[in-house]
Amino acid sequence: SKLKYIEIGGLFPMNGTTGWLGGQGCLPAAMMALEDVNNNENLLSGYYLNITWNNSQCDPGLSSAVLYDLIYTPPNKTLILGGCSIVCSTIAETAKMYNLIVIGYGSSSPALSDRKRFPTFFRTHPSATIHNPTRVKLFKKFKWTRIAIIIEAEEVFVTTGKDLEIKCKEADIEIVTRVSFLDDPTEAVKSLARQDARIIVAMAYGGAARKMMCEAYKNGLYGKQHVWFLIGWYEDNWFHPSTGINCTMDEMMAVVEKHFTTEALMLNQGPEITIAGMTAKDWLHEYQKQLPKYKEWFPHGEKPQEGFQEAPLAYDAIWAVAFALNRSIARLDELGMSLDDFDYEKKEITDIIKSELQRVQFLGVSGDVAFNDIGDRISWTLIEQMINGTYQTLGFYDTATDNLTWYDREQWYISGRVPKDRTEIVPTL
Ligand SMILES: CC1(C)CO[C@@H](CC(=O)O)CN1
Repeated sequence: SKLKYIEIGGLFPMNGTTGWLGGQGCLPAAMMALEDVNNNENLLSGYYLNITWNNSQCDPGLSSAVLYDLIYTPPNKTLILGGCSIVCSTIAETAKMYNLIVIGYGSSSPALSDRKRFPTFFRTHPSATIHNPTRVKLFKKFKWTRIAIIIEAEEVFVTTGKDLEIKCKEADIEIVTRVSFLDDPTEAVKSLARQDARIIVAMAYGGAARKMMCEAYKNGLYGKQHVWFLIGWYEDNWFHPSTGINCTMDEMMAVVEKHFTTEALMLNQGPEITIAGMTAKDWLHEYQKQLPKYKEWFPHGEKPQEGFQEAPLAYDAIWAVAFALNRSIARLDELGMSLDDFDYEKKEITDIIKSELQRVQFLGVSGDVAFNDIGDRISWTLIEQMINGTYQTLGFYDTATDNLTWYDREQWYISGRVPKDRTEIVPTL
């Protein structure tokens, strides 16, 4: 029997000059998921799930044009997949006018949690605020109640920093100072030193973090009396000196030694069989094996990246859509309707798909896939420490259940001596 098509739209940042170009890793993963979904006879039987995608270049202007093209070029799209935060906020604001749901597979901005602005937005990529309950959990574990914050002045870090301050206040943890910088961190780092900051949370992109840590070296903000919390998703050698960094490799190695990192966990760690019919680690091998076959899709011959950790989020996004549409078809059937009736006007169809997305729950390759009541991804975080120049896994944290899995591997300059969060006032006899 002839299969009926369900069309979804997709924007993937494949190349371009700014922002995150994770489309190179996420498009192949989404295609793998489409193949798996369409080969699964228990799901969407009688239907073929198809995607029409275009390159967003992580550019909001281009993405608006791409979105309109997807909307006004038949057949009607049932929903849209989006990547970069800046693209998702642009298209999700517009998409709601067309009763279109947007699923973000690569969007970390806390601003996207605003259900008033983005009532039809869901994401399999956790918000950057996912770091904060983990940070507070560790502050409590090491009995630090005096914290400093330094931020690169980018929207995602400003909003995440505000959320961290709220979480710290709720936990009776004092923010002794919060400083930010646009491009040159010199003054901000000097201010940390003046305030005798000891436990420092830094939010910045990798390049700015490199400059910031070199300044930290020059101000002596490292060693046995200081602990830095950095972001865990930088490229591997982010701290190696480059042009414009006036610190040597040894100085950079000294200043980053023993720092902590937090990041959202994007690959299931356990031996469980995931929705892909294999463990997440086996899926990753399969994914990397399949990457080369997608190379003809890259507009200017870029080669499919192996390094995008977000690929599982795109794979799972397609499965989340498939489960939600599968249940929606059954409910629409009872109403004598079908997905084919969707014409950007029928809000009742969108509401059904939205309520089914809200209920999605499965073990994806990125871990348990479920959305909270504002469409945000619930996920674990990974905690690492730089020990002798390489990152070691210290543990994992599940915010939802306040469950910290800890391996007791953390190391301090004076073994066994956790650094203090302030100068010890030793009472004079
Ligand atoms: C972890 C990271 C690198 C955060 O930025 C995301 C891109 C974005 O939020 O625009 C992709 N994933």
